[in-house]
Amino acid sequence: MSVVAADVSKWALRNVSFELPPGSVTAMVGANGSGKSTLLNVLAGHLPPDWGHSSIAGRVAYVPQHKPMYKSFKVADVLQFGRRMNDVWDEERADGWLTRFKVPRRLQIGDLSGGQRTHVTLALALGARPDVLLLDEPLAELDPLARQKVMRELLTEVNDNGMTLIFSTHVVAEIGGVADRLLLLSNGRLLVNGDTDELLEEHVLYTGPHASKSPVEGPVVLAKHGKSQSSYLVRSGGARIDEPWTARYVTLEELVVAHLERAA
Ligand SMILES: Nc1ncnc2c1ncn2[C@@H]1O[C@H](COP(=O)(O)OP(=O)(O)OP(=O)(O)O)[C@@H](O)[C@H]1O
Repeated sequence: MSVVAADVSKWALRNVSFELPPGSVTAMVGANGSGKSTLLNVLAGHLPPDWGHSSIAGRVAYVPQHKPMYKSFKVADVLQFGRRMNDVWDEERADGWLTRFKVPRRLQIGDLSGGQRTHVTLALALGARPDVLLLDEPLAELDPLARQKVMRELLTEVNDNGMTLIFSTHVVAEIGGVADRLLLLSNGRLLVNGDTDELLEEHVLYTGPHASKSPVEGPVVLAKHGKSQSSYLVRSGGARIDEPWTARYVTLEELVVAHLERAA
């Protein structure tokens, strides 16, 4: 069963096709201009695809990268706006978020820090009780501690309410242990789409003597050669190898960087 399904082309996006199960947490990663914001806009229904279609089952909330809000509104006014604009509104949930992140209700949006503005938009989005929450670089303006805390709180929302979360990010080091699915975009194409644990089990880095051919079966993601040594990142499914070759699993960050390097 899927709660999000897409098979779309739009501007730079080319035949991007995937489905996501309910309650999943998906990290959308890709170089600048690879199409992340475009895809989130299409999923949110803000941009019609040039080709294909996308669908989301249930209520959707979307927080764009630039977090558009009236600068003259006070934080409390934004909550009131949320209450009036949404058919379903959970004041406790929105208010609770602002309290947890100590956002002053009396200040105007224009006087808040970038991180505080992020919290207001997240409170507004969560107050609408979305089944699917789309976030475009939600962590960008947050300090390292706040990033961890926001991700923890969002995962609690996913676990407690069955919400499905899709967020774009450039901070790949921070998606390990958070995202259970990865969508990796490059130049508008979907390079990788899968369960993060399965992807990590499939990809193995083999290092050994200089060799012009991969030492194991399977698609080679990236090969690097030094004077006397070669290394191959292969989607080998964990195939074993004899000495003098060594094999190790890679981190999610290494996996992402290798795919992007290959596509560059
Ligand atoms: N209105 C538009 N008309 C045509 N092309 C557009 C339009 N808006 C964006 N694009 C192009 O679509 C491509 C993807 O842009 P998008 O903003 O989706 O990338 P992104 O992955 O979110 O980038 P970043 O990481 O820098 O935020 C870019 O090449 C961009 O120039």
